[in-house]
Amino acid sequence: MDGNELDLWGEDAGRPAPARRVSVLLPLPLGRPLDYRLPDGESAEPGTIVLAPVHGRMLHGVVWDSEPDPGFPLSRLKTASVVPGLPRLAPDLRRLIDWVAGYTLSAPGEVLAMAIRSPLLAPLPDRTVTLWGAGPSMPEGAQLTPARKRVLEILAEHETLSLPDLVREAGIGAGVIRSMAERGWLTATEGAKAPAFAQPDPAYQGAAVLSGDQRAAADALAASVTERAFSVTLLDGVTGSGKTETYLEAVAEAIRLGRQSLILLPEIALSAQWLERFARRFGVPPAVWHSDLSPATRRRTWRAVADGTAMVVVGARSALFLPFADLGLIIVDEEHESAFKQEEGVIYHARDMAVVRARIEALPIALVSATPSLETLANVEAGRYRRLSLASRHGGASLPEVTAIDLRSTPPERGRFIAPPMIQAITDTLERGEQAMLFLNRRGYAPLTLCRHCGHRFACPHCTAWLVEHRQRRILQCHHCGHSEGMPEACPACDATDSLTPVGPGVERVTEEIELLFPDARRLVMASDTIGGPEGAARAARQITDRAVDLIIGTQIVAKGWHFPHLTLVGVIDADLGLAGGDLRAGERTLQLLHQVAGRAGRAEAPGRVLLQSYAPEHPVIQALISGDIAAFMEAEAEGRRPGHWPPFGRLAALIVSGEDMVETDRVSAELGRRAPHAPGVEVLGPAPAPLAMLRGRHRRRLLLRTRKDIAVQPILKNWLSEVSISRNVRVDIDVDPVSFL
Ligand SMILES: Nc1ncnc2c1ncn2[C@@H]1O[C@H](COP(=O)(O)OP(=O)(O)OP(=O)(O)O)[C@@H](O)[C@H]1O
Ligand SMILES: [Zn+2]
Repeated sequence: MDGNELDLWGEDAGRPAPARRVSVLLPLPLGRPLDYRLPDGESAEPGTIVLAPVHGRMLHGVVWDSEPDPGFPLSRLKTASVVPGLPRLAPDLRRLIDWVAGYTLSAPGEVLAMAIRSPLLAPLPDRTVTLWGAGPSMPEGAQLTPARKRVLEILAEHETLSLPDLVREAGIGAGVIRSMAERGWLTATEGAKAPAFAQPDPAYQGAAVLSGDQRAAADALAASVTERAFSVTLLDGVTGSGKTETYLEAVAEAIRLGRQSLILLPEIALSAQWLERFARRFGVPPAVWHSDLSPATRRRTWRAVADGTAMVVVGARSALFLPFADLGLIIVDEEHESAFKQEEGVIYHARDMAVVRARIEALPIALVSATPSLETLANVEAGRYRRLSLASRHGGASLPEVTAIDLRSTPPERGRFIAPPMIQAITDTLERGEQAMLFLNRRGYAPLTLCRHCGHRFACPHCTAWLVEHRQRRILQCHHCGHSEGMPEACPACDATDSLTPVGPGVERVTEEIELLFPDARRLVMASDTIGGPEGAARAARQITDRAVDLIIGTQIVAKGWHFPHLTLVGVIDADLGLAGGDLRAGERTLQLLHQVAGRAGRAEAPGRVLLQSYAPEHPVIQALISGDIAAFMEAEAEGRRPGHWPPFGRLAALIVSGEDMVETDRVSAELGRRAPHAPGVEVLGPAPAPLAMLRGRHRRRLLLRTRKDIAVQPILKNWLSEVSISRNVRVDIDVDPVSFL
């Protein structure tokens, strides 16, 4: 009798079986966990991280809660081994992963991949690390092996890395690095000790003296932290009313109780000022989590979150899946932001899934915004969410006065984009020694290039999109797939020279105009592609606060949360930009964005002014911005959506069918159309070509499922998809609660 049979016998006898047989969820798009056996003498509870062989490689996976199949012979199972020294994934986090998978109709393993990635789990380097950087004596024209070349490329990206990180990133042996070091092509230096996460001090002197409104809201939030129960609070209030100061008091309460806090921000890489503010309040910076972190920092942070030494984590949406040891509070700042929606891979909304995490873990969560989403307002209305409001700006600052410039009656000069009243307002502002900001939500120089001679337009070869000129870099670029080509001298269609004309403005072009109009003003351009990452953004913010800049020209990154005391004029170059197109939320989103940009003006003593250039100033969105009556606009918006069961009064799910082969793509989408579900309260729109009918070389078709609020979309979708044969070269992406309709 071999050992395996003994084990089977043991299990059959109903004794408490040692968990020799485990069900392991792997970070792969598989339908379910796979069964493994553990080596003799090892056992593992659910949540344990193991290394398991899959298709010839070793992957980290997690022992899952599902029952392994007892009928499968133990001897034929592959062996997984427990990785010592790693934290276990808590039951609540496992439930969240399953829940998100179920809701978004993704494979649980794909969701798991957002929570554990092998590099996170590698051993932590010694506290003192040796860093490797490119050396001084790399000979010109040296013959490089691919491995050596790879090492240099990686060092060019990171400057310095520890040996284990370098080995892992380059996928080469340590010997390659040593031999390069012997030749002097690499240098090793003693790095700093990996710093521990310092404890934020809730009693640090940086606490603001809160106003009455702020105090009441802060106390109410702090009370829900003490309560340790699930609750959702909307914290709203005009821009500059001190929402951040207020929720930091709830964070302080969590710290006092020794519990961790998670704060989700839409663009953590740009939140230098937020981090400074946190440090002023608590004496130390928080732990941060976003995609720009170095592998070593990532790993250290992940571990510190798991062992509870990182008390406060501020992060982008992916921070939602961190393995907190004892989470006590979640904050979602700028909750209305569509950046919380992940549009690729697992398509999920981090705000909504944060509410799910709070419910699973019985935690309070606060959704914070000056312009809450209609979804959140509907939940307040229905009594599911509590609302705390801050009515006025802090310290007696008034809200900026908003007016429209009607471009029909006062247009800019031919070929220009800044209208005379705007020029006048900038002039006045600069004369008073104050700062002005021009906002245009478009990167680059011009969104379209046209040949004046033959009418040729430059389009992306892979997408249904025009190429955007980036004049400084002398390229034409697709903002959807990244394709770029050099700016040609002549028209590729008719060979005419000097005939290529930019159509419409981007920030670069507005900046050029500003240079002509205000040659003496000190200018600063802020766009996501030119700002230079988190450090660049921090530098820019400091320059503005230090008054080293007079005029700021920026895309939507200037709208986010900044507090610039000397900025008194905000000019919107094209207030109509977001309103075109049939998007369900075009109006709501434009209002939120422009209100947020407008809110940057006049936040300190000097009053602020906002000018909106528009061809349709009578539009309800522009009117709401002028009157400041956002609530009335949102009510009208709600009334518009209610009768047709549009969200939040009904449910939507989009199917995006895509493939390189157009005929196959059309066949699958037509088949989906024919098999569309029929039932009362269920409706299918489409198939129709997506607005981006071609993206990265793939043809795209869309179908939209709309149901009454009381009908869940997931079972309908599952059923529907199971009836259609989907060829292997066609993909169907499911987007539950779509935010983008491209
Ligand atoms: N009670 C207070 N005491 C001192 N300063 C305060 C107080 N409340 C707010 N402030 C200051 O007022 C400014 C605006 O506050 P805060 O950024 O918290 O507002 P907000 O509502 O989050 O703004 P927005 O929505 O526009 O980003 C900040 O500089 C903040 O430090
Ligand atoms: Zn493209």
